[in-house]
Amino acid sequence: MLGIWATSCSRPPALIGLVNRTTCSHRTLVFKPRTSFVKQFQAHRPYTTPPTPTQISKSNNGSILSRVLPFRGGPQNTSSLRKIVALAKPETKPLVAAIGLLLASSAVSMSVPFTIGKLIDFFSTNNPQIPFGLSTWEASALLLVLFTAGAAANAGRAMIMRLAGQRIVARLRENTYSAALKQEVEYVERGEGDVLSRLSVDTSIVGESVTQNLSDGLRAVVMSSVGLGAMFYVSPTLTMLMLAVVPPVSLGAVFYGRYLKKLSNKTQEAVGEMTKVATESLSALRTVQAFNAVPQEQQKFHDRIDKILMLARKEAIASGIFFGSTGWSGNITLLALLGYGGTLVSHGTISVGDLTSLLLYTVYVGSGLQMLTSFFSSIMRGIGAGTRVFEVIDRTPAIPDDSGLSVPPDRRGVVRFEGIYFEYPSRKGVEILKDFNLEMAVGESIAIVGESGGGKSSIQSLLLRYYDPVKGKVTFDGQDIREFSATSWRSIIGVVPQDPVLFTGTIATNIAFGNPDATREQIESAAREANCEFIWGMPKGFDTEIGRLSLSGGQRQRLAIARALLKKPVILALDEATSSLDATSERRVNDAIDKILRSRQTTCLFVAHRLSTIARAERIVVLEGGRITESGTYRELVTDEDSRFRALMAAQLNAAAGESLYIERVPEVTPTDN
Ligand SMILES: Nc1ncnc2c1ncn2[C@@H]1O[C@H](COP(=O)(O)OP(=O)(O)OP(=O)(O)O)[C@@H](O)[C@H]1O
Repeated sequence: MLGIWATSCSRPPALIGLVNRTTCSHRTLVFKPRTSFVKQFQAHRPYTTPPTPTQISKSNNGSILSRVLPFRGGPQNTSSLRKIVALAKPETKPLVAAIGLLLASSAVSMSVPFTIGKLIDFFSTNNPQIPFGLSTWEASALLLVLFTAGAAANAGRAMIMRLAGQRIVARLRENTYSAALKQEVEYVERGEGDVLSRLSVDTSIVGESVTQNLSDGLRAVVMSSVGLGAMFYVSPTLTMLMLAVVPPVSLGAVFYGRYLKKLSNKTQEAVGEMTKVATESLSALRTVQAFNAVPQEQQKFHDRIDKILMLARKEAIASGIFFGSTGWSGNITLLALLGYGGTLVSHGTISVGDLTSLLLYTVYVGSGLQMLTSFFSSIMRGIGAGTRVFEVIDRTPAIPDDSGLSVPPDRRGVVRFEGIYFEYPSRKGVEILKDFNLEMAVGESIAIVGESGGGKSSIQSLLLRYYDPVKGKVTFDGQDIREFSATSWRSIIGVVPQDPVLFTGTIATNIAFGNPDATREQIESAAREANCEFIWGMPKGFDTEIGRLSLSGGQRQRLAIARALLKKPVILALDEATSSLDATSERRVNDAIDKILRSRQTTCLFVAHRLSTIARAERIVVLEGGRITESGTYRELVTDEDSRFRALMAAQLNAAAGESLYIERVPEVTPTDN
């Protein structure tokens, strides 16, 4: 009998028309008929800390069994399911309405076999009797009305479910996105594409599993149980004969289900990998094209696609075998039913109409069970996807952004790096900073110099709390900055990154990024301060639409300075602000920096290579071996023949002979000279 659902996919159109919705999607089929749905979730997994799907596939520790077992409950599955169900809560009313419509449409479709059986008996008897004394036309009209109502109920159910599903997906996406934005940068940067795939693909799967599949599942339960009841009513003997095929097919379905769950988790991970590769290449398309790396990137993408295809192939083979065998057993069962049923008809035990009804109900029950298997497999898929989505939503960021004290906006104070030891979480054991100490007085400007890769930008990352030190602390006015909420702490810092990022929007919205309440006056004043005179030359001025890269490097940096200044920051962190500029742009950027320094309102921490920038700072510190080895004014360090600073600068000048120009020019513009 179970095979009939496979048969049902190729059944004649007339028969398909009798079933409201044919579900021939073999891809997701799985069936666990002997274990109730609830029990499966309540059963406990043998391990205490359940791994995520990613961990399951990557772990070498978990037994093969624990990796393959798809659906044995377990805290993680159970809690994922609970969360998925909780997501549907705001949709209770539409879902209840949809279930009502579902029951109505199922009742109509379940009456079809019975009606057909009666019609056959009616037409094959000598003295046809229609119940309630109806004429043939009246009976036909009644059936037409009934079928139309059933179809309308089914259409209503489908619409309501789809809309509810979309609303759930929308909520889930918003929650995932908000949670992702609050994570520490390391988490998102390392798995950027993966987060995107969770945001798009996994959320859809979860949404589907709570609405569409729930609806199909309920329909399946109604179809199978009512169908079976009707079959028992028509002929208990034939029904028992049909049920004989259930145990072997169920066993196959259990193994198939487990295998499918494993494949499904792997496929979702592979899709995540594919998204990651595509995101990385597409966001760096200029570099990809400049290095003629298109074929290389295509190959990378192809490898990921290959992996997905390989998994799909395995799934196709498994489903082919499963559906082939269940289809075969279904057909054999039908034959047996026909053979044995035929003898019962010839002995007059049942009528031809009863046998027809019974066969049709068999098809219904088969379809119902097929939908049930799809339902279980989709729920498992939903749980897998849900686990990945909730992993982001429920993740506590290593650096929470909203818990902690607020920094009063006008508070100024000394910034101290005290005994800092730091290593990147992704590169444990590689110490970037070792006993790093630095004190920055209020309004002081400090330039950090040192060899490339020495850890200069890492100091700024610690200041901005993208990371926390492994040992030691950064304090502001004597207070550990970890006591402040990250949001509040970052609100007093202005940042000019090495490669400023613009967002799609106008120049004004870009300057006011993170500061949406800024007035046009404030925006213009910040732009003026940052020497962004180019904006006034643009046809639409501050309302000019820009994209990610639609300004020159120098313009972007000055715009970034304006953005930072608009915050009226207490601390300003500039990273290689003039590293990629020509002499004219560099002078404009440096002029902007001078204005900030002259105000002595802001404590500035520069990371710089160029002498013209470095020399503007009141103090220069040399970073070597993860700690400060020298500190002094530009004049002090440059005049000390043995200073490391001199050696570093000399090496740089040798590397770029033209830079000597700056050495001569620099002293004229140092703050002490102004
Ligand atoms: N996100 C990261 N994860 C792991 N290692 C990192 C990360 N960022 C930087 N590093 C490593 O930390 C070290 C210090 O990097 P950092 O960017 O702080 O150096 P830097 O002095 O600013 O270099 P440059 O002058 O070339 O910009 C380098 O060895 C770098 O490879």
